[in-house]
Amino acid sequence: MLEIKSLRKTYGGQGRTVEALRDITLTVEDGQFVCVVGPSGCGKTTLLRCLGGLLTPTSGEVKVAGQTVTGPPDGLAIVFQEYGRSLFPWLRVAENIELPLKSKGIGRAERRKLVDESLSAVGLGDAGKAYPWQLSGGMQQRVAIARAIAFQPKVMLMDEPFAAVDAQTRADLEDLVRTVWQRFGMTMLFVTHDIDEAVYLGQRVVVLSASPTSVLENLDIDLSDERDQLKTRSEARFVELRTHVYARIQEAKGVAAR
Ligand SMILES: Nc1ncnc2c1ncn2[C@@H]1O[C@H](COP(=O)(O)OP(=O)(O)OP(=O)(O)O)[C@@H](O)[C@H]1O
Repeated sequence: MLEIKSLRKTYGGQGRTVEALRDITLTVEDGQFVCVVGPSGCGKTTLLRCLGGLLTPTSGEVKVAGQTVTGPPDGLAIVFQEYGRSLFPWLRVAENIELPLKSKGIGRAERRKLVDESLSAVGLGDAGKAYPWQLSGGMQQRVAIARAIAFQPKVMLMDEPFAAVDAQTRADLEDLVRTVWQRFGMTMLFVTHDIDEAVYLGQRVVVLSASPTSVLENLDIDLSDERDQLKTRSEARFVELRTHVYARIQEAKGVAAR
């Protein structure tokens, strides 16, 4: 379970103070798929970094599996937007996936098994010997997802992971993430600026306000668990939900008030 209580994060230094998060309170139950959307610059990445133990909150509390986060928590994996910078170009795909497993102290035979399983889970069963730069952008992001899966995380954080891939690849990767989540049952927190993507993927969508940032809405996505790019997106309820989220974000940006 993820528990965020009255989280505030202020960046300081060089005479400039930025209050990225004012007051965030949010709980994600074990095994839930929650998407976070909000206006640009409202602190979505900052929120994920606090959860991942990469940033220290200014005040408030962040807990993963009952433990207060003070550094990267056990059993938590993050997939970033910039796959090009998160994979090591001098290591083959299989070696990239294996590296965090080595630091976890997993033996060689088990590592090999996890690498093979995770690559086939993302449809890249034959790419282990390639170098990342020999693969397309979408394939590299699949490798980043495979690396996260191989780590067998209980919690997976994804920070706009498909922002840099083309629309068709993006749809494939969205379905891949749903499949992986259903198969492995991890808790998923997925940050995106794409409202349709958030409603399509999540069981819940958390809408953040513009800065000073707080939670504007925590919306239950009452669509069937079986999502389909064509069918789901054309359902009346999907359209209602995405229109509602869009309106809330416009409101958050102050457009509705103008
Ligand atoms: N290291 C930093 N130092 C100072 N200010 C920062 C730092 N990182 C982020 N900020 C500021 O904090 C605020 C929130 O940034 P953050 O990247 O978390 O927002 P975001 O919602 O993820 O943005 P986007 O939707 O544009 O990706 C912004 O005003 C940003 O300029």
